[in-house]
Amino acid sequence: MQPTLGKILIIDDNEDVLFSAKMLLKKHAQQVLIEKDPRKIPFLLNHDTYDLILLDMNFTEDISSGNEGFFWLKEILARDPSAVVIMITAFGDVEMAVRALKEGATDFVLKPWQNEKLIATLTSASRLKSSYKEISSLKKTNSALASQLNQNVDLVTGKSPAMQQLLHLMHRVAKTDADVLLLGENGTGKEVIARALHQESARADKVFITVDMGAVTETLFESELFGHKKGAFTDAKEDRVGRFEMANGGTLFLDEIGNLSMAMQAKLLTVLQRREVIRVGTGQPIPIDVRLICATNMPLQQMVAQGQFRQDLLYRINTIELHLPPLRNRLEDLPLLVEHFLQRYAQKYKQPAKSVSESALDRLKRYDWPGNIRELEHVLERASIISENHVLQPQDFFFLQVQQQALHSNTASQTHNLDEMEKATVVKAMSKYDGNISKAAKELGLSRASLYRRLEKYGL
Ligand SMILES: Nc1ncnc2c1ncn2[C@@H]1O[C@H](COP(=O)(O)OP(=O)(O)OP(=O)(O)O)[C@@H](O)[C@H]1O
Repeated sequence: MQPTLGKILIIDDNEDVLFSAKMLLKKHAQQVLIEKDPRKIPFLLNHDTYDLILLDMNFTEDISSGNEGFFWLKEILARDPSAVVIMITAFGDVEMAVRALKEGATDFVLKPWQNEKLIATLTSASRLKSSYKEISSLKKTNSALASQLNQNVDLVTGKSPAMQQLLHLMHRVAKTDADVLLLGENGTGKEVIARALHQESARADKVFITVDMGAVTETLFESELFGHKKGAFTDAKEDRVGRFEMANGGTLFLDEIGNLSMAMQAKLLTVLQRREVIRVGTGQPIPIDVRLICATNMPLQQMVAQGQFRQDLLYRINTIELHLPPLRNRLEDLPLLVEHFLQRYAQKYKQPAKSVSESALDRLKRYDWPGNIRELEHVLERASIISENHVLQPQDFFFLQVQQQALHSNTASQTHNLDEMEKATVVKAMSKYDGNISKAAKELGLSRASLYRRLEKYGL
């Protein structure tokens, strides 16, 4: 038989007990250590770890107060709060055994024990120990992942009045735990600001979980956000933790909140009001403590007036509204952003950092930037790769709008080259929806991520 009980330490001043326990348990455990003198406990714990500890309640013969047992139980738990201690008590000491459980013992066995019963008690205690270990390692992984996820805020601010005002408000709001709604065009940096808010908050060492509401389908909405129980519906092969639960203690970022159907809005509102979720297929409410940050490029007030967005949901999520300025309204920040991104691409492509000439900067300033900072990144990345100039010139930049204009007047639709046709279709969809990624992706039958990949592929 495979030993399942790990390493066991038995402490009892009765040598017969130690001997018979060792004989029985050595078949089931990886290792059994015995000790007659409880004063050795600190030494033993300092020098090794044990999966299970069997501890006698009454050490001195004829004294049955159990005080010494309680004393050593406390000592063990003080050194290792996750220790699994099973008390050995004499028949008739059930009250003391109950007190021991209250003080942190995992279980107790009565002397003289029945062998099967002792093994059964130790087996379930051992399982408990494994789950303690698993929980503790998951907690460590969780906090390591949280700090990894939180690392990458690369916020370039600049001195423009629009940005200064935003940052001032952001710093004030970050610490408050208030729910925040971020409004602004595509690519203005809503997600970057959401991450910065999280990092400045008291929840910074907890997770930041993002959900792209534009990509969540009506059918999977509840399962994705609230989780489900195995078997709750045909495809529910395993239990699933929803995004709200994942974000518990941390920040939940709901991007593209304006894309939710009325039915999904109602479900979301209920959860936000009750501050608890119920996994699909269970009736069990789970309390939720998240800081909520929502974002959209859609005019929510206008959508409320047109009956497309619930007013009560808007009031629930917009305790604080932050407006992100479009790039064309903060052109003062352009040189700083350009320098930042050129350095980033120099590192990425392992080349000396490029700079821009006065006239090139002037050209960048005269452009409208419908795709905002995301578009600026792409324009600069493309120029960094393609241009051989160390100092970039106006002709090194290609812009989406200029291509759109060309598209309207030209021959792209005549081509039979598949890539050209795909590129033209993508540009057309982006132009139709004023650069709104979610809408363009929907029209094209793509996910947002696939559309981003194509925009990148064609340098759009
Ligand atoms: N202040 C900033 N500093 C550095 N990079 C930025 C800044 N703002 C935005 N970016 C970059 O621009 C790109 C778009 O930013 P982000 O995804 O935050 O925008 P968004 O407004 O959430 O866009 P969408 O509405 O399309 O989801 C990202 O690659 C991001 O790193």
